[in-house]
Amino acid sequence: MDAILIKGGAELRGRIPIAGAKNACLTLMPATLLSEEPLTLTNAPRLSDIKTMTQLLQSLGTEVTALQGGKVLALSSHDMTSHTADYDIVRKMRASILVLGPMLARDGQAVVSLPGGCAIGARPVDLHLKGLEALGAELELRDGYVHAKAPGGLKGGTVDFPLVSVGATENVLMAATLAKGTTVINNAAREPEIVDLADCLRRMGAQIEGDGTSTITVQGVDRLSGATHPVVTDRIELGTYMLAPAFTGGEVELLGGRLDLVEAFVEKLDAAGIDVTETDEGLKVRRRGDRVQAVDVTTEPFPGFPTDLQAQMMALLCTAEGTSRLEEKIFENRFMHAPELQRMGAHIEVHGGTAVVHGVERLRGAPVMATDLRASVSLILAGLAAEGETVVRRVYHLDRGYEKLEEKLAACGAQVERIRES
Ligand SMILES: CC(=O)N[C@H]1[C@@H](OP(=O)(O)OP(=O)(O)OC[C@H]2O[C@@H](n3ccc(=O)[nH]c3=O)[C@H](O)[C@@H]2O)O[C@H](CO)[C@@H](O)[C@@H]1O
Ligand SMILES: C=C(OP(=O)(O)O)C(=O)O
Repeated sequence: MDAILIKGGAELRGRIPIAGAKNACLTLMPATLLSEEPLTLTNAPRLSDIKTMTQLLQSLGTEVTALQGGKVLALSSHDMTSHTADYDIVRKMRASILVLGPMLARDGQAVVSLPGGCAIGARPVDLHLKGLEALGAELELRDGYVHAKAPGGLKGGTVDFPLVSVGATENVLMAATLAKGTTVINNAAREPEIVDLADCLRRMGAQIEGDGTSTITVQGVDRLSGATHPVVTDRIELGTYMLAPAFTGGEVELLGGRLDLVEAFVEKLDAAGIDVTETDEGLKVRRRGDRVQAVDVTTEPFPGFPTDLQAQMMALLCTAEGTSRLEEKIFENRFMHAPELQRMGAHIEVHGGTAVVHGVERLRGAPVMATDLRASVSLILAGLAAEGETVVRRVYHLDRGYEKLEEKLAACGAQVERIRES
């Protein structure tokens, strides 16, 4: 099995290109199901999650052609041969639930396996289902599958989400584009990936207003056409690499980085003693002093501090001067990186959804392993600053969300390589 070996201590200097967003691409791909005409996505990231979504769409009859080494995805859902998203694919990736709304809107039928819980929390899909019911879908849960029907087609309605959900907002937004009449989504998610999806749907002919705010209004249309759409920059990959020089010293430029994608994160970096400046090609980051300062962080829906950067920020704060408090408000079990960081010499106390991190002067390399995507990258970042060697195992988590991570870091001087262990 692959592992990542890091020899800590090297200062980082150089430029890192940021890819298209995994979480945007995973919702843009199912949007192809809304139209019989081709959808082309440019700036797609090369990741295992994208391969999983490709397999899922292919199992429904979508033709998917990867061009330019996978940077461009040409999708055609002209002929759908199945309306069943099978457990064997859905269990690999929760975002599979995003085919439900589009299939239902297009053909009035869909059978989708329930995704089940995962390492970071239970992650139910009740809000997806309630949202689609508000558009007239008839749903039945049987044998671990959602059996959905809308015999006369979906009808516009008002959806009041009791809490902010990115995925539920995406599912309902896609479904509403082909529903009869007007849909209003209240307490909608405001993430840049939602705005990117709405932009793509508008290119396909959808009538959508208010994306990026808490109220999205959709006027249903009879059909959507084909389109070409560039996937928005990955703000989580961006934030992850912005942290690298904060761990090691040096200066790194993130090509394609945009401040508006990471404002709340940059505020915390500033408080921790990290400078971020805009350049012609992106963002440049460097640490002001020898050590970062402790800061308190609470994760929130966008525009708040993203939960998908919490693990990486915790790893940084392990070496800060002072004590930091991190509150995880989105997922109930997203501190699995804490015990692994402790194996590297970190001093962390976890009480429910709060972690108290007492900064230490230096981490020490160790064999570690992680149970989810962002936890694994937090251990790699920690390894960059640690004394000695760190081996991060279960790299398949990492490959879900970071393309060419070793190459990107090594190009800036990091000593990091992929190794094969028996
Ligand atoms: C593929 C993708 O885009 N994944 C992102 C998406 O996940 P995802 O869309 O799954 O996350 P949600 O925004 O839906 O989850 C937010 C919270 O709502 C809860 N919830 C959600 C749906 C539901 O029907 N019922 C319910 O209770 C969840 O358990 C969680 O506690 O947004 C998360 C929050 O920014 C990110 O961490 C993920 O990286
Ligand atoms: C939690 C994440 O992804 P997913 O929702 O696909 O599990 C993530 O990208 O950090």
